[in-house]
Amino acid sequence: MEDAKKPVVELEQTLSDNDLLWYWQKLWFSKEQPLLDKLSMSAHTADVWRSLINQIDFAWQNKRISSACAGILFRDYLEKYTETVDDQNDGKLWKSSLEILSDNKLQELIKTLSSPSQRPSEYDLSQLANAFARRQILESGKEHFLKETVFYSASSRNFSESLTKPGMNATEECYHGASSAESHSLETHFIHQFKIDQESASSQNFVSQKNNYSKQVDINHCSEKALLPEKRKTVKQGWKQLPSGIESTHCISSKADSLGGCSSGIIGSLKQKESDHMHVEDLPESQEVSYSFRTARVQLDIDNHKKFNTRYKSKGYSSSEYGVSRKVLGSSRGPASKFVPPVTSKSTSEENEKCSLLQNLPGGNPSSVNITDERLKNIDPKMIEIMMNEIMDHGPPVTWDDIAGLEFAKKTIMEIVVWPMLRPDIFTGLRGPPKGILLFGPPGTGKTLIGKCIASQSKATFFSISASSLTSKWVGEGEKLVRALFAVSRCYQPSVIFIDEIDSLLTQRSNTEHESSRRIKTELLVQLDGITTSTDERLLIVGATNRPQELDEAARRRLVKRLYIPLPESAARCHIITRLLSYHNHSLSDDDLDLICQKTEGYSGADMTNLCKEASLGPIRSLDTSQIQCISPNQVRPINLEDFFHALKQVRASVSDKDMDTYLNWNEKYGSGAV
Ligand SMILES: Nc1ncnc2c1ncn2[C@@H]1O[C@H](COP(=O)(O)OP(=O)(O)OP(=O)(O)O)[C@@H](O)[C@H]1O
Ligand SMILES: [Mg+2]
Repeated sequence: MEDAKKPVVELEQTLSDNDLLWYWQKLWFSKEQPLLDKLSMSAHTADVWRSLINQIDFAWQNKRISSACAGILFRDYLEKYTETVDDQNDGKLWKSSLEILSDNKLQELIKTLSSPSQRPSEYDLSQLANAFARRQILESGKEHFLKETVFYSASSRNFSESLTKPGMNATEECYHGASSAESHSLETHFIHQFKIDQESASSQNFVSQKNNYSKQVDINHCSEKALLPEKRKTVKQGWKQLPSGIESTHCISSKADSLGGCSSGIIGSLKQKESDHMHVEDLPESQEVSYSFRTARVQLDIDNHKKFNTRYKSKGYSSSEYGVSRKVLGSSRGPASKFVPPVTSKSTSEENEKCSLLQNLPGGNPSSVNITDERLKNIDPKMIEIMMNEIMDHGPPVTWDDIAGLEFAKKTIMEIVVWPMLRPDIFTGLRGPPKGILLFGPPGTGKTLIGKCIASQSKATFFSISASSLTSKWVGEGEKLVRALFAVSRCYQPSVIFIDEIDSLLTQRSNTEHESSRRIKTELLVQLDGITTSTDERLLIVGATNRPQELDEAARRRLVKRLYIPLPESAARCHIITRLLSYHNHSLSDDDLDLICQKTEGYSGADMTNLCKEASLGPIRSLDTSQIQCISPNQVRPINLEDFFHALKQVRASVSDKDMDTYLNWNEKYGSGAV
């Protein structure tokens, strides 16, 4: 294995940024312009540019080209892309093929690709180039990338040169032009890596079969067995034995490469089968149906599904984040919604550190964010790490049904948080959701519970930070943490930042306040301003407080939607009792429940929970010690009304009438909507 790996690694080391810069420029300036001119529709041309930008992005993100090199290339090609997008000669708005390439269409194109008689059209190629390039970027892992890049880098120069020689099999030239060692490695890879299972091909599936490639260049020394269980060795036909396969693949590789920088895209996508393969190792046996071709979207869904089954359930990625939402001319016209221009400064170990921090994000998928994001460039990696630990992961998911009463607040939050996250395309312009919400009300009424519910239900990335942790745990570094919090949440859009006890951070300014808390406050206000003024960013701040009157007025203004979370009404109190008692044996009738609800006027949700806890201990208290030791749980008598009467003496309402008046007054003055 060492020997087989050596030449490839050596080859990789000889590649400099200049080589790659040369490659990109040569390939694109000298060869593709004439071809682009032939493309009839600006949509196709734009797709080609977009594909190239994706390729550059990929190379840059994976440190194959320096930031400076990427900067030049991005600038040039973004200009071209923008020009094309702005060119309305077609006389109508067009949709990018990225949005319109359905799974069926993709399958169709793949079928065309494997058919000797049909040649894909330029349009097909531009679509494929995009689909594959995007897929490659979205799905590539580090390990996959190394293989990919070594292969791509080795082959690309020969490949591009071979395009100038008419009639030459560019694919073969690409391999045979390499030194014999690399040629051997690459050729073996080529022959073995992806073979088309004839049966599957007839059902329009690509099948990734045994590949020696992983044996040769796999940096992690994955055992072949791990990659390829015996049972997967189905009847297969080698690539070389499929002339039509070679031909059509050559055709699409060379053409699409010309059109969309797709040689790595296509090959990458094929190689992706291998990486799919590895993904699927994690799935239960029953789900190992992954040999069939998967679109990036399907893969994304699977990844999301897997993520939701991990402990960080609150971390979700909206599909819209990946450009699934429809884009039209004139709106967001970046080649990908997450595209960020490169940093032209140093690409240093500090950056690597940040990357690794992000990659270590529990439940996170580092490939789904720009891990070398410009927005993180000034953020202390230590702060990013601390901030990561603040990501909410408290207990089981909370549903809207778990929150008793509060119908108005729930409805408003659905409108502001959940729906816009699910359908950002509808909630635009005037319908754009507010960027800041304040939940205020007496203690124990469910404000934090609502935060948890938003975390579970909104499918946004959820960051939760308690103001006290900013002010006490990280004395003197609070404002750095605030910056880190906002920077990272920007990278993980759509995101919700929940700040509990926000009053302690944003109290009214005074001369006596401590310097560090003043700095935190200023930073937070600046960040809130940034969010409220930006129309593109999908960030939401949810603050919770039981002392709204102490909030700084600048903060109050920024938290535009201020929702009063009142004490639960009788029906809500009843809901809380029945929900909690449903886990226990009890003998309460509806009348008993009504009676308890009457007697608990003024109790908060937390008081009700405490009351039920206290009452549930009644049956246990009626036992003596010897009974407690030997009694089985189902022999414990049911909780009854009497237990509640006892509990009512122990648990009193915690909110005073005076406090209630303060809340009601504040709500009247600054609150949003009726209670
Ligand atoms: N509306 C509600 N429905 C169901 N349970 C509730 C409700 N309100 C409060 N509770 C119960 O009370 C507990 C405390 O609620 P929560 O922490 O959300 O209150 P809070 O409003 O954040 O209080 P504080 O202002 O003191 O932070 C919850 O864990 C839950 O068990
Ligand atoms: Mg709370």
